[in-house]
Amino acid sequence: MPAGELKMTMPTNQNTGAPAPGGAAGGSVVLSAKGLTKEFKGFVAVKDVDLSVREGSIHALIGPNGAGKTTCFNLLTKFLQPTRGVITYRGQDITGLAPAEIARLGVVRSFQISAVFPSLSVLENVRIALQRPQHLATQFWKPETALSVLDDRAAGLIRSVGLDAFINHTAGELPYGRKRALELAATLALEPDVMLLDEPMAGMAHEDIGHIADLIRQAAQGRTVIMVEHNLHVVEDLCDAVTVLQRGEILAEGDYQTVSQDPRVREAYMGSEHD
Ligand SMILES: Nc1ncnc2c1ncn2[C@@H]1O[C@H](COP(=O)(O)OP(=O)(O)OP(=O)(O)O)[C@@H](O)[C@H]1O
Repeated sequence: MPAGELKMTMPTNQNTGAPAPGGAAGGSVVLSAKGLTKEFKGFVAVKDVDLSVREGSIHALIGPNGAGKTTCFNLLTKFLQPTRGVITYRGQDITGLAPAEIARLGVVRSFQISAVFPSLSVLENVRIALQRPQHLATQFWKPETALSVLDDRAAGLIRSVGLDAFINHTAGELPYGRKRALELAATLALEPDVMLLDEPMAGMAHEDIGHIADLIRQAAQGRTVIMVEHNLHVVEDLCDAVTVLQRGEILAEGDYQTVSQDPRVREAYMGSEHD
């Protein structure tokens, strides 16, 4: 959506129906970055970013193309190591940890198609997620009854993302939107405390967007969500807090209404097609 079309309506928190920003903004900081910087051979893609993500919020990272959103996201999920800066999760310095280590702590990244095994069924995919090391690896060695407990849990997760009718379908055969719902179920199986979503609506057909937004809203209950998202309608609808990046630096922060009215944000989006 071009800058001139940044909407100015007050978003509501769909979980509660109440005005969005107040509640989450009052929560304690669960994930934070201080002075986060990433240089690629001298090019500064992310520069001195200070970020505070509040408990229970859905926090969006937005900005025009090349702003540094993906780099920032990869730093927070530890897929990239920062050149400088510190990342803290619940007071613990996680800057030097690997993605699998932060996942064990409860900081889990989702929406990577590769995370789903295409030749396995929906049920098998979710069951594998439930058996991951940070979880229940020992269940492999337990009697059949323990595995059926896993099946029950897997079925519950599959139901929660609306995939009951597809439970025995091969993941690779699922339509794109359903695959993303499966990824969400597999991620939820890890019981994330902080869930990081990389452009959850990317490639999504228009009619699927509302459905996935509903699933994210539902999945966000009782946890914190950080998402990079290009679709500003989705950001307005879902997110309590928004950080706007431009050329690697924070340009503005606040609820959607505040940042969408900020002249600097409008200018930054000028000429960028963000739909
Ligand atoms: N591995 C890399 N090596 C060199 N430059 C990089 C690398 N990754 C990103 N960049 C540069 O860093 C800047 C920020 O890129 P990034 O992908 O983080 O932006 P973005 O906001 O996610 O953009 P988009 O909305 O287009 O996905 C860009 O100028 C990009 O070319």
